[in-house]
Amino acid sequence: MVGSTEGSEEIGGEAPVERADRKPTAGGLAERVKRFFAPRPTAPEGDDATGEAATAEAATAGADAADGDIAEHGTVEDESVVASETDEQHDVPSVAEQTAVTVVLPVEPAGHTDDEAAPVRLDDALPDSGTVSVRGLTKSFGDTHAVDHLDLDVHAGSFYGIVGPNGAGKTTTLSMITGLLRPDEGTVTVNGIDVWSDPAAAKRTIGVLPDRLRVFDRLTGAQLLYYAGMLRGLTSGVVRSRVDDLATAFGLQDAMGRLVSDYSAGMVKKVSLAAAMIHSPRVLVLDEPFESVDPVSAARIVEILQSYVGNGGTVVLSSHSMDFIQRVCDHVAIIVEGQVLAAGPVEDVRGPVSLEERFLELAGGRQAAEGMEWLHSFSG
Ligand SMILES: Nc1ncnc2c1ncn2[C@@H]1O[C@H](COP(=O)(O)OP(=O)(O)OP(=O)(O)O)[C@@H](O)[C@H]1O
Repeated sequence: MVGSTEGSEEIGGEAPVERADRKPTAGGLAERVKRFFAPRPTAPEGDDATGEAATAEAATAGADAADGDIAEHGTVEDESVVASETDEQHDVPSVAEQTAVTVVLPVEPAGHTDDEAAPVRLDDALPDSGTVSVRGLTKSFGDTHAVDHLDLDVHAGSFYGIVGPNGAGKTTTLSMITGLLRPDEGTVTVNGIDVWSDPAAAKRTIGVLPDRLRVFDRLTGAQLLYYAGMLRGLTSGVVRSRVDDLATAFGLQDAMGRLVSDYSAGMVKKVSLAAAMIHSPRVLVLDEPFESVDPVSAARIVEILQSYVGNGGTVVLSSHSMDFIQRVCDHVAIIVEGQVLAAGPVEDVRGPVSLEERFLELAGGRQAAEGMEWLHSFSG
């Protein structure tokens, strides 16, 4: 019964078949996305589920999740990972405690019944600190200096791309920015909150798509999104409506009743991205959001993110696609060997050449494939 389709109809809203005829049109999608991210009125007390009732439902979902084999996903990487804080401080179901699984989302306190999930306003941020401000961030793994005194400033309303070669330190940096990995040195503030002094408060304002996804994949897509919304303290009614909107926006309507473990890699990415957005955070931090995602879905996601930024949200993402960064992002940082070699508006960073050329220049240029002549011997 763990994560069954039957369960999804109780926990995740409507049966998927009822959504099948609601495929978005281009204009319709933009409008729905705009509505989704627009400020909403406070939900009245005693909405169709109180915070307690909603939490109880989340507990059911959590118990179902814990009842399966999700423990196989691994252990919490860092003591600061959100799951343990969630259970301790906000009295939501202790899935992580029972299963030692990393919850991929920062949390909103349970019992927070407002439709507006993130209490921090953009104008609460220090005017000169930016929405995300990183100073001297450093992390080593043994002898590997993954991030080396890195500075970064991302201002509100930016669509900020981070690029760098494999192993440059992008994921390590984003993990420290989102409170998932403790730095050796340095500071990170998000919306004016010091992430490592007050991680719970900072995480409430952030939506995260981590690189190494660990999701509760014995839940259906609908259950996973519902659970993510419950963890954020949204009411049951709000979550149901947002799950529906997100399923439509990400083209996952027909998959909502299926186990996430049966999803393709791209579908897992999309449902995880939807989970990162469900509480309408002020900042979205996305590690390679387009990896494994098909071009049609990628275009749809870009549209969603552009609308989000257009309505005042901030996106920080890593990508290996120079074309994407050049086309969509307004700012970019090139990270090499744990340090920022260039950062600023895309036009300034690339100068008279393409971003790809600039990147190759900074990241070591084109190297001839010397010593590989054996590959052309075609001995087999
Ligand atoms: N948990 C870890 N233990 C040991 N080394 C690690 C760990 N995480 C990252 N590293 C190392 O830190 C360096 C930076 O890794 P990171 O994943 O941040 O790079 P990246 O820029 O995201 O790379 P990619 O583009 O390939 O995803 C690499 O040398 C990597 O091997």
